[in-house]
Amino acid sequence: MEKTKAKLVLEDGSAYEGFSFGYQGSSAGELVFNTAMTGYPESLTDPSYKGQILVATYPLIGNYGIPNNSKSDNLSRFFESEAIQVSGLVVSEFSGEYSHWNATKSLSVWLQEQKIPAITGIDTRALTKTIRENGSTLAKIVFTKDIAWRNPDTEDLVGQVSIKEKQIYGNGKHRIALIDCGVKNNIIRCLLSRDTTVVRLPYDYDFNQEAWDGLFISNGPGDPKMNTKTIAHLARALEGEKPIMGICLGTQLMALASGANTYKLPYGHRSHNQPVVLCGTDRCFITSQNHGFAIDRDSLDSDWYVMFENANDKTCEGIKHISKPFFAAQFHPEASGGPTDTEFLFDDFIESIENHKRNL
Ligand SMILES: NC(=O)CC[C@H](N)C(=O)O
Repeated sequence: MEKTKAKLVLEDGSAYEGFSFGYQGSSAGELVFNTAMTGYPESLTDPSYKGQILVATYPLIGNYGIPNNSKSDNLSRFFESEAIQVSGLVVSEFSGEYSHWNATKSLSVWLQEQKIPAITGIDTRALTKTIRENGSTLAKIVFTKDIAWRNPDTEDLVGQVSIKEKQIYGNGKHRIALIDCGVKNNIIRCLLSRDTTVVRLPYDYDFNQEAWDGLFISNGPGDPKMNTKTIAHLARALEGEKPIMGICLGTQLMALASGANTYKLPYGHRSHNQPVVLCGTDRCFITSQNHGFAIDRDSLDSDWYVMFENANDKTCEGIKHISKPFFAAQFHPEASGGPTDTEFLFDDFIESIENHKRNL
């Protein structure tokens, strides 16, 4: 294959030259890095990355190819959503040769099919150091024609990735209203494997009019403060007593609905090895993370406390209500990819639903 040159340009004017291995069209977004060693099919299809250009710091990407798109329970088995969600991919060395039991195509072919540009031959470690020192930056992958910058934090990204109409999965005994802000499939899989019926609802739908035993607020892209409608609906649900769980964006929305504040981290947490401590204990879990915003822990009202804390930078990694069955994790207990050490939080959610039903 003939090599086509492409350039990664940062907001400060610096440029990194490399070669295209995806779709040959320019693209812009926020540049973020993930230090995970595996899981590129999952990361690339995670809707939380909408509007972002992803830098993989692991030096070789592509060597296990892309899995097939078979379905189970109406959900893709190996992807986190139905499409590649990133605006672009940046790697050090792309491997077009692949080998894996369920690989059906190369990463390059998949990116081209979905019109997502990708660039290889970049010193991703130097690039990551720049992001860590200077903070997150806008960037663009440019071919011959230059394009405008894109700041995803100013867009209604959740509206772009949320389901358009209600969809029901499974037939279990606990009815979960799932607010889809850009949900990863593995959250639905984790709920379904615990005897639930999942009612997946659009992000702006007033779930207070639905019948549910437990409410779940999903992960999703962008600045949490953009989601004023969902926050207003959630504030009403928080007046009730029924169990509520949130993950990542869902956690931030729960905090905002309770009156707390969120802020943008300098460069975020994106990896499979973020250590979080269960506050008040010596227990530390290794977690999968993908977020650029965090809850301002000092802004939490006295009805809430910090449940988990990041052992690296002490930021808030989860919140819990002092008396009602409401809690949320900033990290990803469903992993996919990453360690599954905290999947027990889904069991805690189901247990709180069972307790609530028992006390009715
Ligand atoms: N994975 C997520 O839900 C990310 C939440 C939010 N968009 C952030 O970057 O902080």
